[in-house]
Amino acid sequence: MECNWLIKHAPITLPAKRVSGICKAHSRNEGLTPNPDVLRDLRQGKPIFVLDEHGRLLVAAASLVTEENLRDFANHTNNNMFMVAMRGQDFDRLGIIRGGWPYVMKARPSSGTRLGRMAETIRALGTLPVDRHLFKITDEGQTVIWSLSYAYLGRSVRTEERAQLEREGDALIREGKYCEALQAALAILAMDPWSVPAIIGKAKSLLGLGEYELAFSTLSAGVEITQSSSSDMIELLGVAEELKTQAITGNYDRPLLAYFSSGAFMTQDGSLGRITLWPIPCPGYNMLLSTAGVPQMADFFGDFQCQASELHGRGLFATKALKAGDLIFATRPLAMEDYFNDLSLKQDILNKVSDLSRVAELLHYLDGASRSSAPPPNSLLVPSGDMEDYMGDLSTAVDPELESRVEAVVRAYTERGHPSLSPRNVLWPLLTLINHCCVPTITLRVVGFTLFCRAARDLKPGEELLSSYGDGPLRSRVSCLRHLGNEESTFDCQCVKCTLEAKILPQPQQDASEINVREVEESLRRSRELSVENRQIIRSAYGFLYYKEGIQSVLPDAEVIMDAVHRYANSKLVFHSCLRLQSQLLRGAKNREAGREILLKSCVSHFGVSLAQELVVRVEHGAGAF
Ligand SMILES: C[S@@+](CC[C@H](N)C(=O)[O-])C[C@H]1O[C@@H](n2cnc3c(N)ncnc32)[C@H](O)[C@@H]1O
Repeated sequence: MECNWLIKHAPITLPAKRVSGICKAHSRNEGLTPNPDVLRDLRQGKPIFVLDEHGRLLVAAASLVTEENLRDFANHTNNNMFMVAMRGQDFDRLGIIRGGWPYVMKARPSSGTRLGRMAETIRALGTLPVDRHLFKITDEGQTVIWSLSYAYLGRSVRTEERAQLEREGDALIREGKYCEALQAALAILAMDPWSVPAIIGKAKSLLGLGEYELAFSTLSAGVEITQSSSSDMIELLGVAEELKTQAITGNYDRPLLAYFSSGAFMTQDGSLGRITLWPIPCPGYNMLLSTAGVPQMADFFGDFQCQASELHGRGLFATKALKAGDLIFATRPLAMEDYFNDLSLKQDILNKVSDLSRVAELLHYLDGASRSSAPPPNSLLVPSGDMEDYMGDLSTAVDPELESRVEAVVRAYTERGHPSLSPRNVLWPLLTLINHCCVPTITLRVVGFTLFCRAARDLKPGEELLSSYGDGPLRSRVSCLRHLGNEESTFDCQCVKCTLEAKILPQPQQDASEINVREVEESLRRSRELSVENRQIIRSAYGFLYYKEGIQSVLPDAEVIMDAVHRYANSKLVFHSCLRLQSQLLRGAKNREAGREILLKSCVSHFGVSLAQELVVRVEHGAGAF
């Protein structure tokens, strides 16, 4: 019969006979096979402790423990644990121990033996704090201090309390209260560090908090120390590994491909595909968020920073040269309205603020009312990796000052936000730092709940990340900017597109619906001095008209128009309205190569290179639709 030596990586078979005179085979576990490794460790004078699966000490090869090691051990462990280990009868309460627990330490204080002296020393040290270190014998036979984060040392397992905490933890994770869920998981682990549900709960909470690395190491250690074949834990380990990789590399090809394969890409009305869509109850706003079917995706923060902008207040800027389609960041919402559970955006923010001190700090910087020009420190934009940050402020009460700041953020977001970019009931903090330009430098897309920001074209280091708050011709853009909220946030855009359009189109105030493609082309013909690029910039504003009126009838070539739309109006709406046309064009293109190139460029700036290639192939072969 094998005895699992829990502090080793692999199970080790213990000898059934007495070892070095201090360990005795338990009567119920007669006949164990001697294991040369263990004997060697013992004979070489290594201190050896065997733990049961609850972290309790079962065996100490005490005659081999030096005084120094003992003090160290005593400093890092707890008196009770040691005494429990010495009381054979207590083991009966411990329940099943993986593979058996054949050795019980025999020691009588004051017996004069080395073991007796050890027991006395421990007693003399009094009650020691429970801590996190135990000796471990490595595979090479060396003694090291093993750090057990939340080892249970000698306390009884409170089954009822644990079960209650497990239920609470599950509910908190479902509600997205990861900080509190983490607390619940840690409380269970303090009782029983080998609790598989608690390890899973802790890992899920950490994943929710964006601490992918920590979640991964929690699960890897969990799988190892529990030697559990729990499929949930192993599956979650795979997820954590993938999220950790995403957060480091920014490669989302796998989940994005799954998203397209699910049919979500074909749908705008929620009726197609197998994705459940969450309609945003906001008039005139048609953004749909997926609530199911989209694999979990990590936050990623690439080469950008927040700094003062010449356009207004703070903005986000590239810190390195970027290629079109490079991912700049991917971010999940800080808070969102739960339409189905009657939870407002403000309440969700407040729920999170009350237990997540860093969020409160971040909100302070996002406070729309103060519009401070001081950029938030970058550390606030990315998870710090330091658990203390999350555990810092656990007060549940929300102070009135904080509440009013939250109020200001919600107002800034819902009233002065830019609905063409963001739904009014989801808060992606980074989005609130992006300034406007009618010729955007980035693309923004939401998949699942994750907002992806990519370079719309090649960017130089230091270029500002700009998105277009409004689409269409000058008039509709101006009106969009005038209706951002209160007067304070209204501004006139001075970009090249606005300037050119105001100059060459005879009636820039004219309603967009009254203009047709021929008039735009006519104006362009009249303005002989315009460069090719400037013509394209103007056309890009009317992309939807070219689309609506049937681009084939228009000169110059449809491909040229689509290229203009792609390069100078790279917004989500334009993307959607034009891609279908581009795919039609591709099939019937005069110049198929050029058509493919334009479609590819459009897709690259929204989805990155490898996924865009895949999408274009699908479109060309009729296997995908926009
Ligand atoms: C989402 S915030 C952008 C971040 C803002 N600069 C800050 O410091 O908080 C949107 C507000 O920034 C200002 N803004 C954005 N783009 C601008 C531009 N091109 N020119 C002037 N003001 C702009 C407007 O007041 C707008 O309501």
